[in-house]
Amino acid sequence: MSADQPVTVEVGLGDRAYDILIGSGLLSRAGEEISRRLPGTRAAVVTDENVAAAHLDTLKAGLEKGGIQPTVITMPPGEKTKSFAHLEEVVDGILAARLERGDVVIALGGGVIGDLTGFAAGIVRRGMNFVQVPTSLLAQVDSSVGGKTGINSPRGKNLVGVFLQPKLVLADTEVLDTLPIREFRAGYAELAKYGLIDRPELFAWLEANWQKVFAGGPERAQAIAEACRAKADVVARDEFETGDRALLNLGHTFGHALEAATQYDGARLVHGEGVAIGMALAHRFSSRLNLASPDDAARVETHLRAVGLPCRMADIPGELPDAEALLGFITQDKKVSRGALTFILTRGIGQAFIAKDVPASEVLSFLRENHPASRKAG
Ligand SMILES: NC(=O)c1ccc[n+]([C@@H]2O[C@H](COP(=O)([O-])OP(=O)(O)OC[C@H]3O[C@@H](n4cnc5c(N)ncnc54)[C@H](O)[C@@H]3O)[C@@H](O)[C@H]2O)c1
Ligand SMILES: O=C(O)C(=O)C[C@@H](O)[C@H](O)[C@H](O)COP(=O)(O)O
Ligand SMILES: [Zn+2]
Repeated sequence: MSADQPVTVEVGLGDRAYDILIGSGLLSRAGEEISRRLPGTRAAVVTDENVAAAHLDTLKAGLEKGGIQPTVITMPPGEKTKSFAHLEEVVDGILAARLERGDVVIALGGGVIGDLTGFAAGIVRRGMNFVQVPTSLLAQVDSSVGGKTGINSPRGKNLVGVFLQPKLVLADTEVLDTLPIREFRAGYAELAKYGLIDRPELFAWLEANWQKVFAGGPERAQAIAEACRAKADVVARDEFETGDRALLNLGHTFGHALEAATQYDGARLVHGEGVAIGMALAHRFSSRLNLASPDDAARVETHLRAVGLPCRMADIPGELPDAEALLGFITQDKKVSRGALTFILTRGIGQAFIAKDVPASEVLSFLRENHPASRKAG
C-alpha cells in the first residue's frame, strides 16, 4: 500500500456519505484531498503538543500544496483536555481566525483531539465542516469514524457532545511509527473489540497475527481497514445509536466508569486500557450470569494479557472508589433508559448482544467481587 493507492472505505450515509482513506503518505496529500471535496475552503488545524512536534509540519506542507494555509490551535495532550475550558479555547481560536460556516476544522491527533475538535466544529456557527486526521491507532480504528464527538464531565465520560460526521477521514498509517507503545496497545483494545462483538474470525486472526500488527507490516494496515469497515457498517445502519450501534460500547460501561473514577488521569488509565478491562469484565459478568462459558472469558483475558493490556480493576495503579461509587458512574451511562441499566453482554467470542434492564443489584455484587479491595480479586 502506498500514498498512490490508499484503501478507501466509504461510510454510507446518503448525502452525508464520506470516505476513510487508509495508507501511508496521506498527510502530504491532505490539501489535495480536502480541496477536492471542499473547494476554496479555509481551515483551522486543532492538534496536541505531542502530535504537533511529530507531524504538524508535514500536514501543513500537505495542506499548502492544496492552497490551504491553516490557523493552528494546539492543546495539551491527554484525556483532561476533553473539558469545557479547552472547548472554549478551541471555539475562540476558530472564531478569532474568522472562519466561516463553510470552512473546515481539521483534527490532527488521537481520539481526544478528534472528539474535542468535532464538538467545537459542531457548535461554532451551528456547524462547520470537519475533517479527521487520526494519528493514534485508536483514532484510526475507531474514534475518527462515526461522528461521536464530545467532552467529559467529572460526573461521567463523554456526557456532553453532539453527533457530527466528518467530511473525510485521512488515516496515514506512517504516523503510527511515532506513537508510544502504551498508546498503541490501548488502541489495539478497540481493534480486538470488533472481533469480540461479531467477528470471531477477526479475533482468531488477531490471536495469531497480533505481533505483525504491532510490528507495522501489511497486517497493520489490513487490520485498520477491517476495523474501519466494521465500524462504517454499523454507523451506516444506526448513525444515532437507537439500536445496533450500542454494540460498539462493548467494554465501555465498566471502562468509562473506571476512567471517571480515576479522574481521567492518563498516568493511571487511558481509554483503551479502560476498554480492555471493561471487555474482560463484560465477559466475566456474562459468564457469571450463565450466558457465556468461563472459557471464553479466560480466552479474552489471555489474549489481552499477551499483548500487554490490563484486564482487571486490580491492574489500575492506586486506589479505586468502592463498588457503590463505581455503580454511581455506571448509572450516568448514556445507555441508561428510564433508569434501567443497559450492558453489552456476550454469549461467547463474537456473540455480543445488547442486554437491557440489567439489575443494578447484580452489577453491584459483581463489582464487589471484582474490586481490588475484595480478597477474591485476582
Ligand atoms: N468518538 C468516538 O467514536 C470515540 C471512539 C473511541 C474513543 N474515543 C475517545 O478517544 C479518546 C482516546 O483516544 P486516544 O487513545 O487516541 O488518546 P489521545 O488522543 O490522548 O492520544 C494518545 C496519546 O498519544 C499521543 N499521540 C497521538 N498520536 C501520536 C503520534 N502519531 N505520535 C506520537 N504521539 C501521538 C497523544 O499526544 C496522546 O498523548 C478518549 O477520549 C475516548 O473517549 C472516541
Ligand atoms: O462509536 C461508537 O458508537 C462507540 O461506542 C465507540 C467507542 O469506542 C467510543 O469510545 C465512544 O466514544 C463511546 O461512546 P459513548 O456514547 O459511550 O460515549
Ligand atoms: Zn472506545
